[in-house]
Amino acid sequence: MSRRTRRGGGPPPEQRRGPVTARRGQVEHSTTDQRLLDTRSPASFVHSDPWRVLRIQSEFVEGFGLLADLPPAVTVFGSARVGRDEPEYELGRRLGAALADAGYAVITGGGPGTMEAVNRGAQEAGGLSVGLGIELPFEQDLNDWVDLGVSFRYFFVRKTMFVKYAEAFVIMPGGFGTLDELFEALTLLQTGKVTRFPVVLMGTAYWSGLLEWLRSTVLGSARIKPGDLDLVTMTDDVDEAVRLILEGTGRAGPPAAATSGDETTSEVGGAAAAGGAPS
Ligand SMILES: CC(C)=CCNc1ncnc2c1ncn2[C@@H]1O[C@H](COP(=O)(O)O)[C@@H](O)[C@H]1O
Repeated sequence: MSRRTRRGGGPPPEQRRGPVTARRGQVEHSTTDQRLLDTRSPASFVHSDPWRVLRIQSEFVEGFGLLADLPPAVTVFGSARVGRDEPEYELGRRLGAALADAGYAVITGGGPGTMEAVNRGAQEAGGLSVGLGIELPFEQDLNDWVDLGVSFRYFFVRKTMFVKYAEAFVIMPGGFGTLDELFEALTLLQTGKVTRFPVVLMGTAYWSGLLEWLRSTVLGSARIKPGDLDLVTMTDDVDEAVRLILEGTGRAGPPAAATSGDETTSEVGGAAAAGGAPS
């Protein structure tokens, strides 16, 4: 900030603040630093939308910063309400292991149930196990088998990460959260926002009814076009799911292995093992 004052008949008082020129009554008598450091303003601004935009931005920056170096990854969705003694938990565990064996890092929502099973399978098979958690109204920790985790305040920021850092989705049986994730993926594919992105439904008994309804009612009343139903494939077999992903992404062979922090060669896993995030 520079300031000139009028002497006699000279120029009017003037102040430069960066690109701004202020004259006469617009001249401020404190510096920007003084106003930042000397005053305490009411804290209510942290609940205003402009401030929220900064918080949203910082979630994107944190997420992009942490995940940018992730090796080829597959995101798996599924119910938060599956118990450890249920067959579906075992299926999730086997799927996590099969994806890790194929060289993929595995991303989940970092929560309990199927998410935990998939992280657990990947982690136990020596793969890179990633959890993108979400702040919920009740206490919610990342499950114990997440080796690299970020927790988000905003669902929509987290959903961007699921798509941006994976090359395929596997959708296991689930409720509203899982259905939301399935239909978001299908909408992104249908509208060409993502391409070459396999979506595999695990569990024919669970998903057949939905696919049949999509065919008879939704396609039947021309609300989608016939090819739209080809955007998704259904199987019960974890090896088949991995094969569909490798083929659907155009990979001739498996991706370069994504290993966990213990024996990792990847920067992301190394940062996780060291307890820090790449900057
Ligand atoms: C026991 C309970 C409700 C825990 C909630 N804890 C959660 N933690 C992390 N992600 C979640 C959670 N609930 C829902 N989600 C998101 O929604 C999906 C599961 O929702 P749902 O159970 O199908 O509808 C997951 O793939 C995940 O991305």
